[in-house]
Amino acid sequence: MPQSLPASMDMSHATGLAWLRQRRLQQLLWVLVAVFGLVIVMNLGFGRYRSAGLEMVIVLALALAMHWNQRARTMHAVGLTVATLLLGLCVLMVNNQGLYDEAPMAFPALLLFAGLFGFRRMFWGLVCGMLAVVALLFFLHQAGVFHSAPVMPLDWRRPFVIGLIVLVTGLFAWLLTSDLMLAMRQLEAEKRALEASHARIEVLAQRDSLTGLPNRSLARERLGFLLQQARRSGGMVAVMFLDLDNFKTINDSLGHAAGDDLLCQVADKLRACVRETDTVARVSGDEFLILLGDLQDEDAIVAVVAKVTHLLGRAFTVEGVEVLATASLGIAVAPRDGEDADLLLKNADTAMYQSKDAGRNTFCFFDASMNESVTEHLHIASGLRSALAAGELQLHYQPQFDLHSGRILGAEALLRWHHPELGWIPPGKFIPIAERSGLINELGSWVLRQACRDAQAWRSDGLGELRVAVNVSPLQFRRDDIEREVAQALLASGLPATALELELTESLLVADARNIGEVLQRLGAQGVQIAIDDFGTGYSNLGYLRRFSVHRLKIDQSFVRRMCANAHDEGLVRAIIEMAHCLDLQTVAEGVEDSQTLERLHAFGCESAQGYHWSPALPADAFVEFVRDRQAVAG
Ligand SMILES: Nc1nc2c(ncn2[C@@H]2O[C@@H]3COP(=O)(O)O[C@H]4[C@@H](O)[C@H](n5cnc6c(=O)[nH]c(N)nc65)O[C@@H]4COP(=O)(O)O[C@H]3[C@H]2O)c(=O)[nH]1
Repeated sequence: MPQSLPASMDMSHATGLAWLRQRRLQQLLWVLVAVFGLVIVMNLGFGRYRSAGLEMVIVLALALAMHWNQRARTMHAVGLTVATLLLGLCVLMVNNQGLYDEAPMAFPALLLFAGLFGFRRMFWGLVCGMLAVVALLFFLHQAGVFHSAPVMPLDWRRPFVIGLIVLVTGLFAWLLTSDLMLAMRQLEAEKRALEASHARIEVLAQRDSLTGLPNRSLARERLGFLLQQARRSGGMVAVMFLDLDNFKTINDSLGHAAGDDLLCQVADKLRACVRETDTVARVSGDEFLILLGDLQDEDAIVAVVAKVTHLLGRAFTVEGVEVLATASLGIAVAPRDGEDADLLLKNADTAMYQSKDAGRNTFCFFDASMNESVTEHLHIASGLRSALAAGELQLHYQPQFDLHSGRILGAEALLRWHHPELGWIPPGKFIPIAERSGLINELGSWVLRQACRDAQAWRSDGLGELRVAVNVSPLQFRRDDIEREVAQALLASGLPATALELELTESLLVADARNIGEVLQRLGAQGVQIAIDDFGTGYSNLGYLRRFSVHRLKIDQSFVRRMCANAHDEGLVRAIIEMAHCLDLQTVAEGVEDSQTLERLHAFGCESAQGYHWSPALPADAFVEFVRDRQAVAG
């Protein structure tokens, strides 16, 4: 009976088909043996011994064919069966009623058999053989040599034999069509599987597997299409390059699963910012692309930028921790900034780096002058590598004051770089480049060692027990050996740990919730002071202040500088000071530029401050002079 191939059999498609043919042939040979057996019994019963003898020979030949088939000599078995049956049928015809005999009715079944199991030449040979036999018998009949005549009386044997022939033919036809149907179903299933795997390959090739967003290649293709459309309609196309500001910190500290979760949340938010017809793509780790087509003016671009910055400005909850994932955006607009997809992508990328340099969490439209800034960026990156060895880096010190006594408490160490061609380069420009290139670790270690050496020298020179505050980049702090570096810098300089303050950013503490607490605890236990720099600029969740052992908050200069002119900023500064006191923390105000601000800070209870009101950051020897002068005046 027709059936599918055994699922358990581990066989190739070709082996499976051969197995099916062999099995089918065996089944049909059994059927033929049974049919001829019946006919033999019938003929013996009617005393037709000659016919019965012939049929026995046929059965013997079929048995041999079965034997060969079992030994996998299928073609031999098929050839023997076809020859035996054709010969047998011919002899039966000659023996009985010639062309009136029922034997030729079995010809179609024999043809089906040969078509199913034989090969082309065998099939057509059989057709020719059958036609030749029919023609020969006809001519012999005409010539009077052999007489074909319906000599047998019509009794039950005739319909019985005809019935048997019909049954065998029907069985052949049914098996053939069933096998064909099975093969077609298998082909259909294979076609569907092939289509599905093609679709999967296409998705893999064109989609980002994490977020499901289009990847760079699909985005580029779509950009090409949008540009073509814009050329025809005269509209504009905007390419926005978006890079998350703080992703590496979050990914490294909360783990990759959290990083993935954040990326998916960001992808969802970005999708919500644009129309169905616009494209949001993820082009690499934390870089996304937004393509806006069919624009008539730049207002639509600004509206999308506003939406993006608004949505990303809200905190994300990742693994129960609230983190900020602000982004820097660069925008290039076609046709103004180029009409070629690659050029627009490059220009949007350049504009994005400009946003990063401008302090992050902002956006920039591409401007041709930015290409110069890219060149400068590369110049700085290459120069920074040799700057340390060439002695081009220096530490300047900005004094910090006790607001109650007016005494100098110490200084903040601020890095300065005098480039041989570009002159003084502000740290806001080269620190981000050092962070991106990994050089920050080397620079940071040098700053730490140099600041400790200078601070110890002040003590040795009799300037008093001044402390030094050192900025530590989040990347530098996340290295495993920050504690060892601090310990070595203190040991090498002889500076007491209590005279060293590390200034950390809020972002580090918010994102690095996991092991940072223990590191701060151990540093604190040695006596090292911890201050949070630029406090108030980023994070709404201040829970980390209770978790970590922090000593001071440095109120960001943007609030301090405006506090006399802006009631909101004044309120904020006051609130920060009060909150710090509630948490047993001290405050340092940055950016004090006038006495009015100083008085208000004093009135609010702020403990210490620094700013141009007293002095900018000074070279080390000028700082020593400054302290001596102040101490001489104070008597
Ligand atoms: N308008 C105004 N500005 C004032 C006033 N008083 C101080 N400043 C400036 O404000 C910045 C304060 O440093 P910061 O917030 O730690 O911000 C620093 C710090 O984040 C980073 N930086 C500087 N040195 C280092 C360093 O050695 N390591 C690391 N990781 N970062 C550093 O560069 C940033 C910028 O440093 P600077 O350009 O030196 O700029 C300094 C300082 O010169 C004032 O009254 N008014």
